[in-house]
Order: sequence, then structure tokens, then C-alpha cells
Amino acid sequence: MVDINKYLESQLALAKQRVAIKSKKDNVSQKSKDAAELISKKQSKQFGKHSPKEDPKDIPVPTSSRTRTSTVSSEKDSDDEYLPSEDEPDDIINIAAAAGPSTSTLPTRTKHNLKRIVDDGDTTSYNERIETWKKNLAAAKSGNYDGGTMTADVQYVLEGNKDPEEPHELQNGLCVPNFIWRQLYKFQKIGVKWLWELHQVESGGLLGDEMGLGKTIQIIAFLAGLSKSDLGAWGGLGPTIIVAPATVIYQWVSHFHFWCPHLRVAVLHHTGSHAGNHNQLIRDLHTAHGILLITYAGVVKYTKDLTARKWHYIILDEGHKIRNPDTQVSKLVKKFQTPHKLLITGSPMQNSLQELWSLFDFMRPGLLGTYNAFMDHFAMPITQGGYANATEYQEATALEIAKALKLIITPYMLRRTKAEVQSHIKLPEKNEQVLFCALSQEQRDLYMGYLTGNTVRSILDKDNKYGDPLRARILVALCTLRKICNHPDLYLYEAHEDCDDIDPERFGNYKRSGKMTVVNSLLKIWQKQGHRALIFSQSRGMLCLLEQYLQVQEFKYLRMDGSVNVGQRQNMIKTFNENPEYLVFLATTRVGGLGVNLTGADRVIIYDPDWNPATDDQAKERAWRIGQQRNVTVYRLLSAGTIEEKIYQRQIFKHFLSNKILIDPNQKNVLTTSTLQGLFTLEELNCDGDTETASLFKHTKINVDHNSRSKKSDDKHSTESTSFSKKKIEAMKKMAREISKKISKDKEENKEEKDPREEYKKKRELLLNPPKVEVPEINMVDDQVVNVPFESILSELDIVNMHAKKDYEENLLKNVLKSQENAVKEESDHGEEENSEIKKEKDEGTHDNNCKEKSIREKTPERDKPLDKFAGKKEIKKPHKRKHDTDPEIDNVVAVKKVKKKKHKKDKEKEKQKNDDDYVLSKLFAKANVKSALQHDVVVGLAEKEKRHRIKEEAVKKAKDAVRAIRFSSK
Ligand SMILES: Nc1ncnc2c1ncn2[C@@H]1O[C@H](COP(=O)(O)OP(=O)(O)OP(=O)(O)O)[C@@H](O)[C@H]1O
Repeated sequence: MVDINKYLESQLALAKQRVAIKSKKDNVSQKSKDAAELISKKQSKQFGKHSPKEDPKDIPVPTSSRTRTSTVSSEKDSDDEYLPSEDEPDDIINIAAAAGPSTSTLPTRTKHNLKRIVDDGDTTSYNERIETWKKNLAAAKSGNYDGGTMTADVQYVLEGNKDPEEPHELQNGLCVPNFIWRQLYKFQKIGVKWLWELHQVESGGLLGDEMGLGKTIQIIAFLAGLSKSDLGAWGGLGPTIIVAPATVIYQWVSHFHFWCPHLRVAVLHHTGSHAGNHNQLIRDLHTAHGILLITYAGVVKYTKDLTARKWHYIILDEGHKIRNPDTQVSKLVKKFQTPHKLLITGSPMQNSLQELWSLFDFMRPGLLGTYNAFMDHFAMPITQGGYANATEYQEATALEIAKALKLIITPYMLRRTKAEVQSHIKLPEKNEQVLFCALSQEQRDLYMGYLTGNTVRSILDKDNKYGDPLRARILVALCTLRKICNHPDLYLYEAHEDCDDIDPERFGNYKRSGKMTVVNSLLKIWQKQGHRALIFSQSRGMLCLLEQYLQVQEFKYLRMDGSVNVGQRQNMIKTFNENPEYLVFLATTRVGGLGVNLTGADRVIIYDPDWNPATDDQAKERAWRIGQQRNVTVYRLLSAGTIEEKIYQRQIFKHFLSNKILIDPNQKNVLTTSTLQGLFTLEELNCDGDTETASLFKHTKINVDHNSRSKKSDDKHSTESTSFSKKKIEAMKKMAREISKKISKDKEENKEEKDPREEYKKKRELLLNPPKVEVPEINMVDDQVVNVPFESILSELDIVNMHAKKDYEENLLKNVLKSQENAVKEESDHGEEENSEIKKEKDEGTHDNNCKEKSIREKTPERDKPLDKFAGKKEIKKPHKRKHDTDPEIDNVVAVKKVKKKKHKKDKEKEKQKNDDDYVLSKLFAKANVKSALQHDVVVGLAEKEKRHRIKEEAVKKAKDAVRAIRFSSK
């Protein structure tokens, strides 16, 4: 039976730890208290302007004054950028302003002389383009082509095909030009056929393929088909409107010009080539049955003139922008009178089910009923059933309703994931990690100062004597905390905005921000390794600091945010993709993160998380898409223990919700809603050295061998356990299971007595003895902690971890050690096998290392030796020093590289990426104060799903082959 004294001892240690944390919290510097006071006062004044009677939902969030770092005078206030996201701003035309900051502290940004893409708004330039295209085509046909603007049909002819007009005819007469059709992937052809089917039944639809799978080309191929087929009332393709975010409208132009050069494509925007009256352009385009490209803001602006005409097609690119049914633009796009409404988005559902309703209300009005009916009968039960504390009945109901909803929407929504079509597109690997970065001492001090300041106190005050709108206070406080997480100066210069004594040496210095220190390490390693990076931040202020850093380090970069002219964005992207001299593409998540192709980069940093996971997902998908040749690694940076962790947890919940409808109604949730109090605390690392989220999702945690850590590492939280070999941990788990069993047995024996710790034991057993640790059923996390209240999980995990890791606990377990002997022996044998394998390796260093280790072991005093027979295994597994393949100068390379004989090329590539990433991680752990790392896609439960899908696909393929084989054999 477990010794109750030991149990109490561990509880006591935990309590002491908490007291220590609390006393640390009280230790906030005067400087930080003053700053918090100043800011709280300013914020208080802003709250005072609002009437206490206002409905919290309608309260505009007060905007505080712009930070000094902001470079563009006309930009919106930076607080907006930290709030739950809405639209990206259209462009701000004043490029000169964007070229340099207002203070002399920042170096001037280099201006890039980028060419623009010209649309067909201006009749003369349109006619010239058509002339040139026809000449090129004729030259290609006659063999005299000397390198003009390339189009898909010219390419087709140059490849030896005679007739560029040759169509590929689909059932019922749609003639897609063969020069496009042959270029489509199989799943894209299916997409075009699906669009054609919808057309024939006069229905709208949602093309929801995952980002980067070529939705644009599918739409263009379909429209090209219509325009080449003499069908229906419009005689083929009638006038069409495509609404798209400002950043991608010129991407559409260039795609149309390449794939479908005969169509007239004009941009209705002040950057477009049309000089005259907008109504004239609308009229011309309408008559020419052309394509009118317009931004979402443009729809609002020109709505009267646009809706006055009949259009054949209206297509919304990044159509999730109308996910809120109450916005003006959502209401306006629904006014167009045509059944042919298409919506394109890689993130069909981002936050809630009401969004799905809004999208369907545009392209298939009535299908999901009225808003109220849908919310009552579908959205509410599904959401309720998703909470971790849902009853069994609620869960079952949610499941059935989610299934029904999926059935209803399936015919009108086509969504393929990259995993599903991987065999067609052969995308390289992607590795996605969440890095928990420690705050710098200064950030920590400021953070605590603000938490104990007036604004936060007023929020947490239950009586809310202040009478001003709580929601506004919360939002402002959250924004402020997020600024501190990014860099102290984003906060401090708000506090001291009237003061002019900026120290240029100190201002924006990367060492003062935990996350920037990580960025610094990453970029330096990546530059050596030949990688190129995208860095996304929510805030332009932060972008300025990052820009300043890049300039100081003399890293070549490009920067794109709302201040860059819409007409130039496409060329900026092209320049980055084509010129490897640029190490970094810096962008705001909302401007650079949507719709664009940035495959020139193979590394992505999401500097700060958005409340909406889809915003971050969109951003990271800029690099991992068709056209990418190299393995991609994505790092999401989170400041450990702060509001950013809470945002990440919220993201996971939202992921769960959209997966439930779009992928698998069986998905279970793991998190309950966190309390207000929880948002305004600074969590300390637990006794395991983990952050809150890392311990919650500990099975997705990436363990870097700490032998590869720098010896100088001052990480006092690093735990002994992390250097245990996998097998030792496994064996420990086995031991832990034995204890659990023993506890259960004891409990059984004393069934009559109600043990107050019964509940605890049950949960502990669940945690210690998870049903499937390595291969999760649905979501690794679900299996273990579902139905356990969020708050209680954390403290219990602490105890469990201590049980599993402390030596004294191992002593306590002596009574079960015997039963483990066989297992341990087995492992020992296995270890010896490995040992002999290693010995076989011709690397002489191996032997040396083993010898060295042996001598060290001999010198180790008895009490410091590893406790049991694991010791032998640990020595055997300890990797010999090996220089990293991509960077021979650096020691301390990633260890635990198993010796295997033959590997396939793909495995090798995979391993190389893993080693690259492990190496980067080991450096980060050693130098840059990264506290822990999680595998993001595993956290959101998708990786497993994708794997299973692939397995299933393979199985189905096998079955089909088998059927074919039988048929063939009978013939
Ligand atoms: N069949 C194809 N042949 C060649 N290139 C292709 C093909 N399909 C897609 N691509 C390329 O893949 C990239 C991604 O395509 P596209 O921008 O249309 O993706 P998307 O699905 O619209 O992504 P997002 O949702 O991020 O906007 C583009 O560079 C495009 O040119």
C-alpha cells in the first residue's frame, strides 16, 4: 500500500512551491508598479468615456494611443491588432510614410522598386495585352517564339501540341481547354466536375479545399470551360464578379492572364488601371462578359451600382470573411441575384457554427433554415455536447446532430485535405511545433506589475464598483498583456509616450524579449543551414521592432503589411520567392497571411497567436503548399505561463469544434472554459519544468536530449527526467501502472470504507495508465483527461509527475520492483543488442565514448548512480558525439540517433528534417530560454487523423486492386 506519509510529504512540497511562487509575485519592482499605474490611469480615462449602461457586446474597444514604434501615421491603432480578428485593412496608399519610422531611432527601410501587375481595366492596355498574346501564340505555332509573356496555351504549343483550342469535353458539354485540363491534378479535375454539376442544378457551393491545394486554378479552369462552351442563357460564361482580399486580387489577375488569357479581367479598386468612372468600368466588363475583381470593402462601396445589374457568377475568395452574418459586407453580398454563387475558403469554419450558417446563407440560402432555427436545433446542442463537462446524453445528441449536419452540407461543400491528396501532389514534410519561451526578467516584472495594477484589480473585483464596461476593460487589459509578451517597449513606450529620451541602444533590443531572443537564435541557425523564413506578427508595432532587429543584424528582408500598396504586394511576393538573398519575409498575419503563395520560404515563425486559430493556420500555410520543394518547419512562439498560453488553449477548442463538423463528428473536447481569473495570472512552471499547456498535452511534448544542451545552460527548471531514455520512462510508466493496480486492489479490499481520496486515485490511475499513449484513438489528450475538470488536472499532474520522477518515489516502489524484473531484463537484453549493433559501427568515436562513460560511472558515488537496472540501459543508449550533417562546425548535436541499416530516400529526408529540427530545438533549449515544445498538429488531433486517413486510403486502394485482380483473373 502506498505510504500515506510520503503522499502527504509530496503534497506539502507542492504547497511550499506554491507559497514560493506567491512570494515571488509580490516581488515586483517599483519601476514596473509605476508603469502599471500610469497605464492604468490612462486606460481608466478611456473607460470613463463609456456609459455603464452600454451593452458589453456593442462597446467599441477603447483605443489607446499609438506606440512610438509604429511607422505609419495613418495606420489604425495597434490595440486593434490584438483583438479577435476581423478584416485586414485595405491598403494605405502612403508608401512614403511606410518607408521609415517617425523617430530617428529606427533605421530607414529600403524602398523596393517593384513592378506592378496591370489589369485589364484600361481598354488600351487590355487591347495591347490581347495583341501581344495573339502574336506570341502565332509565333509559338510557327516556331518563331522568342520569349514573350508566357501563357498556358503558348506553353502547350511549345511543347509540341498543335491545337491550343483543343477542348476536354465533360459530360453534358462543358469544354475545358485541354492546355488547362492536362495541368490539373486528379483531385482538381474532380473539383471542376463538381463545379459543373452544381452549375447544372443551378446551385451555389463551397470549395473548401485546404489552403494551397489550388482552389484558384480549379475555379479558373471551370470559368474557362464555361467561356469556351456555348451553353445556357449567357451563351457560356456571363459577367462574373470575384470578391477577394486586397492582397490577392492581383494574384487572381496574374493567374487569369496565364491560364485564361482571352478573358478580360479588371480590378475595381483605386490601384486598378481603369482611370474613369467606376460605373463605366462595371458597364464595360458586364458587356464583355469579363471578370470584375473587387475587394470586400469595394463591395460595400459600390454595392448600388453592382447590384443594379444581373451577374452570372459571384465568387467570394477567402469567403470566410462573411462568416459573421451581421456585418454589412455579409448582408450585401447576399443581395446579388443569381443562383451561381461560389465561396472559396480553406478555413470554412473558424470559431462557431453560426459562421457555417452565414456561409451557406450566401451560397445556398435556406439550406440550413433560418438563423434562429439553426442556432437552436443545431449549433447549441453540438457546442454543448463538445464541452468536457457535457453529460453522456449531451455528447450523444451532439454526435447525432453533427452527423446529420454533415450529411446536409456534404453535397454543397467540397473539401480535400493535403493528407488526402498527398499521393497526387507529393508535398514535402511539414513539422509544426509550439515553443514555450520564457519571459525576460524585465517582461516578467512588467507583467506582474500590470497584473497587480489597478486595471486588472478592477476587472477581478467581484462587486465591480467601477461601473464601467467590463468587457472593454478586459479587452484592453488582454491587449496590454500581449504587448508585454511581445516586447517590453511596446508597453513601456505607451506608458511614457510623452517622454523623448529614447535610448537607441536599448530601444527594441531583442535581448529584452524572450520570444525575440528565440527568433534571433532561429534566424542565425537557419541562415547557416540555408533556410529562409516567414515571420508573422499580429501587430505592426512588433513588426517594426523585428524590422529594426533585422536591419541591425544586416539580414536581408522584405516587409508587407497594410501600409504596402495593394498593386505592389504581388510583386513583393514574387521578388521574395525568386530571390534567395532575402532571408526573411516579414508580414502582419492579416495582410501577408491570407491567400498568397510564399513558397520561397521553408521556415515559418508565428510570433504571436491570434484568438482565431484559422488566422494562424492560414499564415503558416503560405509556405506549405503546392510548389514547395523543401520540408517545412513551423514554429509558434508562446510566452510561457502568460495570456498567450490561454489564447493557444482557446485555439485548440476552436479546432475541435470545426473538426467535429468538417472531419469527424466523434471528436471530443478536452478543455473547459477558463475563468477570468485564469486569464490574469502568470503561471509558473510546474515541478516538471513544464508550462500549463505543455503539461496538459504532455504526450505531444517533444523531448530533446538534454545531453545536447549547452553546459552553460542556466535553466534551473530543467529536470533530470528529461534526460532519461525513452525505455527508462517506459519502464517507469510500467512501474507506475503496477502501483496503480496495487492501489486499486487495496481499494477493492477496503470497499466498504469510503476513501476521500478515491476520486483522486481514479483520476490518477487514468493519467498514469492511459489507454493508448503512443497511438491515440482520436486525440491523444482526450483519452486521458476527458471529463476531468481543467483546473484540477494541473495540480494532479504535478503530483503524478513527482511520483513518476523523484528518486525517493522509486524507493517507495521497491515492493513492485520485483514484478518488473523480467521487463527490465528484457530491456537490458535489448539494450545489449543495440550495444553490439553500435559496436559494429565503424565510427571509432563510439568506442571512445563508451569507455569515457564507463570511467565516469566508476567515479560516480553510489548515491548518484541511477537507481536500478535502467542504469545499464542508459549508458548503452547514450549517444556518441556526432557532428551535425548540415553544420559541421557545431558540437553538441542532437543525440539519440538510432543506428539503422538501410533507409529509403523518403525516410532519410524525414530523418534529416527531424534532425535539423531537433538540432534547432536543442540549441533553443540550451541558449534561448525555450521551456518546452509541443507538436502542434498532434495537439489538435489532426496528425493522427491524417495518418489514419492515409492508412484507410491505402486499404481501400488495396481492396480495389484485389477486386480488379479477381475480375481480370476470371477473364
Ligand atoms: N495543377 C497545378 N499545376 C501547377 N501549379 C498549381 C496547380 N495547382 C495549384 N498550383 C499552384 O499551387 C499554389 C497554390 O494555389 P492556390 O493559391 O490556388 O491555392 P489555394 O487553395 O487558393 O490556397 P489558399 O486557400 O491559401 O488561398 C499556386 O502557386 C498555384 O499556382
